[in-house]
Amino acid sequence: MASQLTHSQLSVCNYPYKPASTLKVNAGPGSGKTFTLLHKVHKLIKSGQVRSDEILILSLTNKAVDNINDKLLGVFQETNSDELSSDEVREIVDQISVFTIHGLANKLVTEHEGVVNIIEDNGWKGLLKLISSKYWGDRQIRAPTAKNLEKILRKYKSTLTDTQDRTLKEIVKIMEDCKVLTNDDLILKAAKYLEQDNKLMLEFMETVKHKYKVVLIDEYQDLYPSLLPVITNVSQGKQLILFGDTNQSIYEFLGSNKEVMVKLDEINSGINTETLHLYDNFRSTPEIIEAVQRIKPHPTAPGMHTDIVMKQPSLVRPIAHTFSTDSDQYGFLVNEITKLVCTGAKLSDIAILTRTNAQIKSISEYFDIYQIPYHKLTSQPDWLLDTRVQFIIDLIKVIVLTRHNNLHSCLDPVASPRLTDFSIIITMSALRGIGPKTIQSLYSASIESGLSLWDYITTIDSAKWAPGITNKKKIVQYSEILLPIIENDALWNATSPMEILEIMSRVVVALDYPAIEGMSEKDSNLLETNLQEMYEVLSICSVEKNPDITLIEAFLETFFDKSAKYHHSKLIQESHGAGKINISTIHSSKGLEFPIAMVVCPINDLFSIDDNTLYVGSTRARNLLYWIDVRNNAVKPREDPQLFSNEPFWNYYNRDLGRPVANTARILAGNTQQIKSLQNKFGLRQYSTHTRINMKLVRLCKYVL
Ligand SMILES: Nc1ncnc2c1ncn2[C@@H]1O[C@H](COP(=O)(O)OP(=O)(O)OP(=O)(O)O)[C@@H](O)[C@H]1O
Repeated sequence: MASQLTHSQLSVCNYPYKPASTLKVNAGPGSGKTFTLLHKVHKLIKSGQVRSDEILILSLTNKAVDNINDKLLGVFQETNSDELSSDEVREIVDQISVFTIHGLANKLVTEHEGVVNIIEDNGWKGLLKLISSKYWGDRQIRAPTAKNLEKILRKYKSTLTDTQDRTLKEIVKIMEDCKVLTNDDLILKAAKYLEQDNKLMLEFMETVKHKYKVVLIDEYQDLYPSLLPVITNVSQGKQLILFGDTNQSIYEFLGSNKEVMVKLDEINSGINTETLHLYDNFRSTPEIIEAVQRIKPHPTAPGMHTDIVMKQPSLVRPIAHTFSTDSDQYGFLVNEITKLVCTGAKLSDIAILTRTNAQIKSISEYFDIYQIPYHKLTSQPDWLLDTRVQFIIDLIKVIVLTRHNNLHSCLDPVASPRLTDFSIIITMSALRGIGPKTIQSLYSASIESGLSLWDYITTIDSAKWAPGITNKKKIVQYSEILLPIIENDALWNATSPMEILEIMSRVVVALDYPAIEGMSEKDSNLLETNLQEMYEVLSICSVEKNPDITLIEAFLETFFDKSAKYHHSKLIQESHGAGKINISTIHSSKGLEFPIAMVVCPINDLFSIDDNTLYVGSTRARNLLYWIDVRNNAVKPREDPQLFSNEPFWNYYNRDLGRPVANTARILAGNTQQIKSLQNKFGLRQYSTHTRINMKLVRLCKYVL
């Protein structure tokens, strides 16, 4: 049955289209901001005020974009009273543009400059190798990390005060030469193109500047100042519709959201600006809402009450526990998951929401022991975070770009032979025996000789290389292994993903890459899984690629986008059946909802969790909320010993999720026995005992599911 819009949601949907105006929609969590945004888009198109290709929806994270894409079609199908065929409905929806702000910036920049590289972890580590230990010593940094470099470079770029800093100047130069950008660079570049007053505009630029009439931004409270150059340029002259909740602002460390909102108000000079509110809560039980209101009350407009529409009481309040050791905490999670699953919850109903990425790693390792299926809702698919896979991709960059330079340098005057320098630095510095001093000397020598790194090592006899370059044999070997791959057609003309993986595996082995030696069984299984994902993405590229380019070129140009799509469709497939537990940082769970949310903080956390982050995590829960080791004044320890025998609650739970309630009584009658036998079998009853059992033997899920 189609959902009915509430009175306040209808006011937003019926608000007329006015060019050069701003509509701000403020609302609490679960009030239907995203839901209303989708219906607003439908209304704009259905009423004929704008066409679907004149609408741009922006959000901050890939997950939020996926969420919008998933639900748009549903809303259009549900409200299709015009007898349009499903193909016609899909065609309308496909024309609506949905991007992350960085995704939009990327599209604008690549339209002008071709493929650019957004710097990743391996990239920062490679750049670190170019910096002498004296440089860090002078700044009293003993063990410099990629994060240090990122921070220092951001400061250098934003102030440019330290212009005497030759080292950073060189780093910036190499990044420019190799088209390596940070996310901030990407935004600034995109804004620069938008500011240009070109008569002859490229297609996407023309669309952004002149075709879009309405720009909708979800989660406006998360916009931070460095995004402003793109947002302000994109929104000029259009109707800007912003949805947000100031209580959920958790990116203040990136700069003030208030400053952004002042600037956004200025776009339409404050005259054509209106604010509306949504006063409902469709997501959480009244008990959860009451508890999170103690963390942060909803902001209200004068004369209005909050939450006009609410779910019925569930009579179950949030549960809060604290533990004194990690293993107690993890043991509790496994124990509780066992009980929940025995009582009819699916694994995919449950979300473990952490403060840090380190917690995700340790909790997931613990779940591995019990073979509990889970997936991590990270911002990037796991395979792309594997440094060994990143190494292979960087090698592909060296090969493809060098071949491209060799073929096209005389035809293409802007082709930069230095484009490969960056990937060469990263890949070489990951090899045994090539230390930072050698990399620094090699790079300086190539600059002085006016040659790219590749040309330096392949055209100058190693006996004549500059002093300071040691282990020349290894460098010569590097070029000798790559050269035939660049010059022969095997990789270039490969049409099957397996051919590509086989060739690259041979290269990696020949290079004697230390990260694949002496791997533990777990590590090598992980590499196998990640290579399997790379294979899947290569397969998608081979089906969808433009026929004018080769598979390896198509992979290099599109693996990032294709990988995000593949990752998303895999998550959807995995959510069928019993599914998998969701593990996410609170930051990555924004905009999502789960029947059961467990907010888990690290034991002995130095800093207690801030109110906004706790608020965001807690408001992801629909029916059941756990606070584990959450140190916050609004949270008091609370158990619920009756939870797993509370039939009215489990009926409520199943009804809320549209599941049959007929079996609840039968499941509850048997669950105590099932829970007990599992607890005995696996030593789960006492939170501190199970570290003693042989965990490798435990296959918990096999017994539960
Ligand atoms: N009018 C409605 N009728 C039925 N369900 C609704 C209605 N409006 C919203 N919902 C449902 O309420 C839930 C919360 O909606 P939504 O995710 O849009 O909230 P939100 O305000 O964006 O939340 P948050 O800011 O916390 O991410 C969703 O499951 C949505 O489908």
